[in-house]
Amino acid sequence: MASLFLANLAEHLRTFERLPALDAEIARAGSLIAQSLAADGKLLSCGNGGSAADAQHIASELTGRFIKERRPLAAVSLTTDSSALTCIGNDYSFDEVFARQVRALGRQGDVLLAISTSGNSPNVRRAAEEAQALGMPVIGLLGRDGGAIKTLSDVALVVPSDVTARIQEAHILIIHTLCGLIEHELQLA
Ligand SMILES: O=C(CO)[C@@H](O)[C@H](O)[C@H](O)[C@H](O)COP(=O)(O)O
Ligand SMILES: [Zn+2]
Repeated sequence: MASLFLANLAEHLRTFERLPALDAEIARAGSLIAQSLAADGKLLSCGNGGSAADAQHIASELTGRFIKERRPLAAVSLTTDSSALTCIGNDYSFDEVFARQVRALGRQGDVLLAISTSGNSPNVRRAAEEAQALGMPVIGLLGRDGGAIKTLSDVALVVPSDVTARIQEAHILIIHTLCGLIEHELQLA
């Protein structure tokens, strides 16, 4: 049997070879977040499963640190409060777990990072709808054809792959790039 690792690596490299096409949109997303943070806005992030981990990852890079020594930056992942998630999921619906937190915490000028490899998770889509209603720009970190969330995104970063794991691997590269762009743009050394 051929090595699973070598097969995954080949698929990963094929996906990553196509990422240069996203360069300009990644730069736009980085500027959008940096401008919001510079104006006392904040980043809200959300996603399911591996993308929940990614939503937490970017929030921690900003509140904690990425590369530079600088002031903490305002970022909240909507995936971490188990009491809020279970209350909203139980009393309303799982589709509302992020949207209701966006309504509670989001303000005009904040940015929502909506992460979904299919682009179609209903709870992430609902969060994007609420953000739009509040006048918050939406950055969609997506995969496949971008799904319904693509049409709700001010900047849609759609990784050209149909494989969830490969899309997630590209998402992490994009998240680290966004952190670098934000630190550079804010010049908070
Ligand atoms: O990490 C993985 C698969 O690699 C899973 O946990 C995956 O994130 C979950 O199935 C998610 O529910 C998929 O949601 P989405 O990316 O389509 O929005
Ligand atoms: Zn995963």
